Amino acid sequence: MRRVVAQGTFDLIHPGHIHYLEDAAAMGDELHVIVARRENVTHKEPPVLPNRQRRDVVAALDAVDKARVGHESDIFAPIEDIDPDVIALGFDQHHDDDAIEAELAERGVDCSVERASAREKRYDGELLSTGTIIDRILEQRG
Ligand SMILES: Cc1cc2nc3c(=O)[nH]c(=O)nc-3n(C[C@H](O)[C@H](O)[C@H](O)COP(=O)(O)O)c2cc1C
Ligand SMILES: Nc1ncnc2c1ncn2[C@@H]1O[C@H](COP(=O)(O)OP(=O)(O)OP(=O)(O)O)[C@@H](O)[C@H]1O
Repeated sequence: MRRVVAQGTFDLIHPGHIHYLEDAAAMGDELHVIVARRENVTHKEPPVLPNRQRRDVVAALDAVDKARVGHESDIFAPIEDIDPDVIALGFDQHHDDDAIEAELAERGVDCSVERASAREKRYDGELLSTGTIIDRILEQRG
């Protein structure tokens, strides 16, 4: 049983998220998803939807076996608990692959770090990021 971990904010689900999670699921047999806590999303606008709602929507997706809200302060605590074979980073995630691998080795987790691919637009007007969906809402309803 190869366990894979994917993670992210997953505010307002769109086809880019589905692509990422399907790509990650294809790297193993069981996909676990860690949903970032609102207070830990500091590199962009924090999510609109609450932690538990984002987790519940992700957990309902076909590609996902289990989803959980992440740890408050130690992002490697859920990883130690899940003990995955692969961590699948998103194509545009700012995390440093080498730094993650070093921390995994330090904690004795035998796990590789891979990058998922990007989904490109399939038709005009397709919105493939939460940020662009929110911009569209503000344009049309703001
Ligand atoms: C291996 C790994 C484990 C993570 N675990 C947690 C966690 O337990 N709690 C949390 O709040 N964020 C966690 N994160 C961080 C969030 O997923 C991070 O904010 C993420 O990059 C969300 O940004 P994005 O949606 O823009 O990709 C983890 C990230 C990585 C790479
Ligand atoms: N178009 C896409 N193709 C492939 N993966 C994607 C795409 N959009 C998002 N992802 C992946 O989904 C995961 C969660 O992303 P996140 O929730 O930050 O979504 P986002 O829509 O990119 O958000 P924002 O617009 O706020 O940056 C990340 O790993 C990210 O790489």
